Amino acid sequence: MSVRDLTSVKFILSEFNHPTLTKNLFELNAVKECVWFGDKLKISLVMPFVWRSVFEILQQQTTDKIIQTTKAKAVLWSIEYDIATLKRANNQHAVKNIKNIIAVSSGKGGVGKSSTAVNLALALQHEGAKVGLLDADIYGPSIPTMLGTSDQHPLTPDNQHMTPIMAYGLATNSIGYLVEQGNAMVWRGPMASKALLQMLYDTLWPTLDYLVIDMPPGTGDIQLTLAQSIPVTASIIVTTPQDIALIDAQKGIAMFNKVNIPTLGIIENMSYHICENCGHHETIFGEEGAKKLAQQYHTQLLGQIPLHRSLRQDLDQGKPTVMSHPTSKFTDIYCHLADNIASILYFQGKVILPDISVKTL
Ligand SMILES: Nc1ncnc2c1ncn2[C@@H]1O[C@H](COP(=O)(O)OP(=O)(O)OP(=O)(O)O)[C@@H](O)[C@H]1O
Repeated sequence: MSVRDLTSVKFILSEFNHPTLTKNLFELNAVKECVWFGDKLKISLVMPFVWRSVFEILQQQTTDKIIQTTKAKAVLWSIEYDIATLKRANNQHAVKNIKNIIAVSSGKGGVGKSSTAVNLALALQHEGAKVGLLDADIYGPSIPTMLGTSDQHPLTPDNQHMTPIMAYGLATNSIGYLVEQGNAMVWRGPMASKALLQMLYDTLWPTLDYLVIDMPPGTGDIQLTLAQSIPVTASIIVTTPQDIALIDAQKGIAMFNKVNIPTLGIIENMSYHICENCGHHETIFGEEGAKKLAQQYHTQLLGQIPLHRSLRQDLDQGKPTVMSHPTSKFTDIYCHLADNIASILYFQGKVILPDISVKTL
């Protein structure tokens, strides 16, 4: 084999296996460049979904092998994204500037849906995407507190549209920015749904790869109306491992099935408690509940988030863990979750051309 031969490099790359890949990197058309650059090798990828954490694993697992077989001085790795737009449920038209919408739901309140939505949105951004976050949790809009933006209000340049509030790079909107605390609680179903759809369609979103929507908890009329009216790509259900939460999570999956919205999978929050003194993992709310539920409903367990005081403290202080502790094990968990979700969204979906026709209210 000639020293300049790239066959072995391509073989090593094509052999790379990871749960986020159901095709190899060449079948995915992700290898943009694999060339000699003087005595170094240049490998550039373009991915259709976020993949930064797995890209690090790829480098760790293959760089030495590539250097050994090619005798290259070094490998110059790079990654870019061209995030795919995926077919929306029920063939709905797009919202202007938004490629994909992920609805984060829970059958029951208090399971950590908002905490998960906000850290997931930040993790998707950390992994390389342009991300927005819409707080549709009308009866308890907690996103402004979690992002430290409670005192901000969107501007309305033309008295109809709103400029999103930017927080840590995310474009956000929330009913919490618009009405006094507690006032939205008394809204009835149709009024609440209308307000939320207005926030979705009348916000001047910048170009976004993913908009994460923190849905109102529960499976009542308002949730059903919203699920049907929002051009969602897929939904995610957050639950805790307790039986009572799992029963409600089932109702959530059934609700999305009823309106033909694919459920991407289940996130188990407060999955286990990590002892702050000895690091012991304790499954205080039970074990394997979400995994069994996922199997029963032919969906998957997307990830497990531990119960830990620092996760709550960071949110209470208005700087979620992915921002306040970017190198922590918790951020790592959220980032792998983000890569996992983005890849499943891609492989389960159908790639379409972006924004041929957009919907307005
Ligand atoms: N994994 C976790 N570890 C520690 N605390 C957590 C975790 N997840 C959520 N919490 C805390 O639990 C509380 C409830 O979380 P959150 O507001 O996200 O729940 P929710 O399901 O969105 O509730 P709601 O019914 O109001 O929509 C918050 O104080 C949050 O900081």
